[in-house]
Amino acid sequence: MKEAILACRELLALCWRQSAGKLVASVVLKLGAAAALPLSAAGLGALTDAALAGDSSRAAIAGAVTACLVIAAITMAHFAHVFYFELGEVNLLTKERQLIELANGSVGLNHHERPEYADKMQVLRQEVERVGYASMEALLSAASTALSLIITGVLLARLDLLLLMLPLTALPAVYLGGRAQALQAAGREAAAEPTRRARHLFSVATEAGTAKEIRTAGLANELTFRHRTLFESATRVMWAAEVKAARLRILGQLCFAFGYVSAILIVVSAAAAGGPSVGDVILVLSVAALANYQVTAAVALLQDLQRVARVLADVRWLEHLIAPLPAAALPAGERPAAPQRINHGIRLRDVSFAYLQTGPPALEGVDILLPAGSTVAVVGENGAGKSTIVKLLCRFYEPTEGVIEVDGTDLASLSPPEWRRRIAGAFQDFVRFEFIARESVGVGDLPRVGSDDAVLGALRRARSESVLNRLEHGLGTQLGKSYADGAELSRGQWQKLALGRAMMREDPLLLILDEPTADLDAESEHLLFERYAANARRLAETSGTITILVSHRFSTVRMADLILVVVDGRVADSGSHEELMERGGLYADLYGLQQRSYQ
Ligand SMILES: Nc1ncnc2c1ncn2[C@@H]1O[C@H](COP(=O)(O)OP(=O)(O)OP(=O)(O)O)[C@@H](O)[C@H]1O
Repeated sequence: MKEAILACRELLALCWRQSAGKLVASVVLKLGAAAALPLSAAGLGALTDAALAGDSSRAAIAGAVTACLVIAAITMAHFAHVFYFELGEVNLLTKERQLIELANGSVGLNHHERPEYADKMQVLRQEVERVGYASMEALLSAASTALSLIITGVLLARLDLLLLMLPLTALPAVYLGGRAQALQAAGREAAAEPTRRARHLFSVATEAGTAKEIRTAGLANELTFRHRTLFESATRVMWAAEVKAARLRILGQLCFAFGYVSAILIVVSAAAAGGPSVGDVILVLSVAALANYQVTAAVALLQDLQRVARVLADVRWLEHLIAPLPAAALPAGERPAAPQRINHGIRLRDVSFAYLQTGPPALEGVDILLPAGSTVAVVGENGAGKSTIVKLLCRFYEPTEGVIEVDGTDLASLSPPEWRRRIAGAFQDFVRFEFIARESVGVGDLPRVGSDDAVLGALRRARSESVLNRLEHGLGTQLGKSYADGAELSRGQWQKLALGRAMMREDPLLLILDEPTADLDAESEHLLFERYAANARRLAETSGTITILVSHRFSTVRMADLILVVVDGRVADSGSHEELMERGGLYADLYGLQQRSYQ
């Protein structure tokens, strides 16, 4: 209940900020409609008494007033809808924007590792729509139902104070309805994990990109089985919660039904004893039926409000979870800006890192200098820790131990957004932005997103111009399946656009190439890196740019100035290709192995 009240306050404050006028108009119209309905029952009673007394003019007035009240009850609610519909949509937009900001606005990515974050996000993705139009409907209907109940109470109390008990018999229904709602919410949360996993399997099993592997491995039945098992386990949890909730609701409604029958018996027996008039009996019959509707509506509305309240509470929970890294808390003016150029290099001093505090370390005691202007290749087996080094350099995570210094300045003390503005990167798991081709590349450097020259230059540096030949309207072609006329690209073509995006920033301090060419053949990758290397040499002179290349292809890796050999989270060896070959360690073994396999 407290949560629902807090939610109402938050919704009203949101709407007030958007448009106080629309909020006031919605409230006035909705309350007007709510008052008109029970008053029309009183009008009906008066009309009956006047007609039975043969007073035609009083009957005519009562009839006209009743008709006006009924028309007002029907129409005012519709007009209110026009005003609050828009308020609700903007509320939804505000909350969705807040969720996007929460998912992406934090300095680091730590929250993505936490299962409770994934569970809350899963629930929020399904439930956030409740903050839209439905929340306004619930909020205003709750207010109007409350007013309607009060008027009903006054009309009943006029006849017999005992009749006031009628709305009170609704209280168990309201209370039990709230309990039922909490049970359902707990059920949804408990079912979130299997639901999320089932959805993942569903998308894996239905996406075009996965079809080949699923067929060759004969996985269709296995995926269907696993999907069904997960879904059934989620449904079992939900079903148990639904059954318990339904029992509570039925109990509540039975309490009210008892009150309703009692109220009618009281009035009819009093009328039989010469008490209330026939009009009064009609009034009670109408408002008692209305009270039944009002109570049912109130229970449903309270449930709706509680669901909205839960969404808002979950958003607040996320806000607390995604606490910024310490440096982000410093006022902008007190943070050292990212340097204009790197003169000496980036030093990792005894850096260790674990994704989860209790988990095994992904990096341990990494101590290495990445010299200014150099191209550094990082090699190692799957899971060795190569991408983790990259993530720490980008400040997606903070080292658990040790420090990363840029020309002697602790990276943690630099402004993260400013540091990121000086990074350009292409990653193995690149994004397919379904924008116009120009923008899909141009967003790599937002200030120049619309510049054809900048985009074409970036595509040239990424050796990706050929993608344009396949696009009907060149840079102006809409990309992606979300649009009826959108051009769909192959994975490799999407990857080339992502490479172009990485090349948009012309003077980064750090150029990250984390297996961005996994879908290209070895020769294409080699040619591409020759072009990168030329670009890197130019950047090295102007900005001292350090290029970090993660790759499993030794023919490319050998071009780097410095090669780091990562084994189980440690830098086991480092040096140039020639030095490492001469030492004859793991690198030489792996290089020899790959050379032989290509012969
Ligand atoms: N987001 C994450 N949460 C928890 N553990 C992670 C996460 N990402 C990576 N790890 C773990 O950290 C270790 C290092 O992973 P990393 O991605 O750095 O390896 P990699 O050398 O880049 O591997 P690959 O060549 O397969 O890309 C692995 O044991 C991996 O399981």
